[in-house]
Amino acid sequence: MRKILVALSGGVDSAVAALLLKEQGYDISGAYIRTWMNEEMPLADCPAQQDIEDSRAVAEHLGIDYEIVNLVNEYREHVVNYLVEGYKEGITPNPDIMCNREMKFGIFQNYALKNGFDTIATGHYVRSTKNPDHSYDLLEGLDKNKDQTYFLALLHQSQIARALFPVGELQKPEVRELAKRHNLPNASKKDSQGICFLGDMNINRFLEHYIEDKPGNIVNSEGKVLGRHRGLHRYTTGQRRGIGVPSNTDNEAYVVTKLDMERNELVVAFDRPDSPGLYTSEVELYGLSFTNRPVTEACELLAKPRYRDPSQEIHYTPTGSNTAKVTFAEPQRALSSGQVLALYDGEKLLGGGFYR
Ligand SMILES: Nc1ncnc2c1ncn2[C@@H]1O[C@H](COP(=O)(O)OP(=O)(O)OP(=O)(O)O)[C@@H](O)[C@H]1O
Repeated sequence: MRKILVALSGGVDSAVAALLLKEQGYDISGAYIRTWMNEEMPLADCPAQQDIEDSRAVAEHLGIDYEIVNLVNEYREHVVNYLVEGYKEGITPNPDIMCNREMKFGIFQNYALKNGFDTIATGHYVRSTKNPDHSYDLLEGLDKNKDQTYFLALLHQSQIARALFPVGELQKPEVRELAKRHNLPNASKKDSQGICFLGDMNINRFLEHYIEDKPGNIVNSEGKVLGRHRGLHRYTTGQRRGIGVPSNTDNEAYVVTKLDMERNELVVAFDRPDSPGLYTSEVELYGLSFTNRPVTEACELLAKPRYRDPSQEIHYTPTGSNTAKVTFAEPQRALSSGQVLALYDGEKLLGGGFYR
């Protein structure tokens, strides 16, 4: 019989994932992943202790083994460093995507395999299908509102082949209903922030601990100085709030269009479709990775520029082994370097890459 280690966050989705696998007769255990963030971060109002108690209570209720897997150091190395270094370089990192590839489906999955498990399971809203050639594909979760394929865009085939996603076939209300019907102790718990978030802490407050402020000018696209900024790491392309430059007399707000690292300047423009640098039709991708076979020919695909964005039609042209050029049918607002474009064929996730 297959032995499965279920990643239990303390939230409802992973609890129901465990419940479903247990009902299907698998030999399962539960594990909570302890990360640096929820241990050492003095600023965060972090619910880690509660999550540990909740995940333990779920395991007890289901009558399965439970352990806490301590990945504090690995989290600091793979996720926190990536986050801090990314902001220092002027890109907008995506810690959730990195956390999935490096932590949950990296170190945690390896830990499970080494300890006699055949596969891991999580409460992600995605579906995995096996192809006739025995490879696996990831499809969007049936609940389109909860679909989390975007966050798994950089997983490799071997990681997907050893993972199960039992709630991907369900709608969120059905998951809650199942949790209530089976009296899971966390049935009414509100959706968790999981392993990869900073709790209620503001990202700027977090970064203040790692990156020194380096004030510079705020300029428009003609180079006219409009004000001062405290440090470019505090801003993201597309940001409107907290720029600190008053609107013009027509109450038009400013939006960040570029972080100019060389000149240490924050470039802003009025939030209009024709403002230079705000909308883009063409991007270059680097660090491309594919969930199954790589896309090696130019073709039309769908892509999600951000987690909550609707799918966009793109023309995709490979330019190297892990680089490509992408042309959007509709211009996209405020894409930031370092963010991830997830590639799809219909509802099948193909992979993803970073905006240059
Ligand atoms: N600290 C953790 N320990 C173990 N597994 C975790 C942890 N955080 C997240 N996971 C796993 O990753 C999945 C997706 O995490 P995410 O943070 O997106 O939470 P979610 O979709 O709200 O799910 P849940 O309701 O289970 O928390 C979870 O369902 C769980 O399987």
